[in-house]
Amino acid sequence: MIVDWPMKHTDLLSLPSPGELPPQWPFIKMHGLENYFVILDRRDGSKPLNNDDIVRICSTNVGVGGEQLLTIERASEEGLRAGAYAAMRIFNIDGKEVGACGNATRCVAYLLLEESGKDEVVMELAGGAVHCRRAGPMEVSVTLGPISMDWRKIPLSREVDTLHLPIESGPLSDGVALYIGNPHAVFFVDQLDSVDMGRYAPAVQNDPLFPEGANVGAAQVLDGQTLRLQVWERPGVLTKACGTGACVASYAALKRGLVTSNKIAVHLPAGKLDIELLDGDKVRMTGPVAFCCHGFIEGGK
Ligand SMILES: N[C@H](CCC[C@H](N)C(=O)O)C(=O)O
Repeated sequence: MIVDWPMKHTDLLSLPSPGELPPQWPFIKMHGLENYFVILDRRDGSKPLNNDDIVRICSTNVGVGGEQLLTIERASEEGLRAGAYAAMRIFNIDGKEVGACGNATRCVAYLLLEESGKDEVVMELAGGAVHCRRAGPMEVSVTLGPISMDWRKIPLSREVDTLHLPIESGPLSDGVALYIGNPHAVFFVDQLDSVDMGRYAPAVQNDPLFPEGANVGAAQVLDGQTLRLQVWERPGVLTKACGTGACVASYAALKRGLVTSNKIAVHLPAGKLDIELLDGDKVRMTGPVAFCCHGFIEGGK
């Protein structure tokens, strides 16, 4: 059952299951610049989702349809000590858990801000604390990172110069490898519109240099504080926007001397993200969130 928006959204995630068999899980579907997420509240301690559940829920044919599945979890002891209101976990459509997603972080942050009634909350993510705050009626700022270019952290399979990667695929060459909770490769190109990401990015994503794969960005520098960007994401999706991709592309552009400001506007196919590179290799990303629908999805067996 899927119900269209609008409805009051603060309490939706905790709606009780209608009690039919099989069990039904309430979900909310949101998007951040057309990067679509199915969100489940698991703070009641319900059993972890299995791989089949995630694949099914993200499927457009038999599930809700989304580019990732997000779960809201209770914060750990350590997270609580860091002031976390709740934790988030992120799963790709193949069921694999990943350590970061910028657009997802804004969407879940919005729900936590609404639920808590606060203007700022801390979210626990992959053992770190993400600071989230309202930046407008449907705009959220989140602080991600630190970004690392250490080959072991990304990870790469061998030591290389991460500012000038020794791999290429068509127009994608001389890239930069970075980690922001997940692995990225960023390539600067002269004309983004002429780059066929579906054709060239998978070879980079699956290059043996990246034992865990990589999200692959192609960025065009428009001026000293503006980029255009497209990102081919693991496990093989060309998304309309990638928040972590925008953060690492901005960081890479500054490291390569291609931009002059630490405040960079990144234009993605679905719109703009404002990126601010902060001390300690942290980064603040500001951008919109939006609701799609909510409803109940068949629970796990
Ligand atoms: N769309 C996300 C990134 C998801 C990355 C995920 N596909 C991975 O495998 O690391 C973002 O807004 O940052």
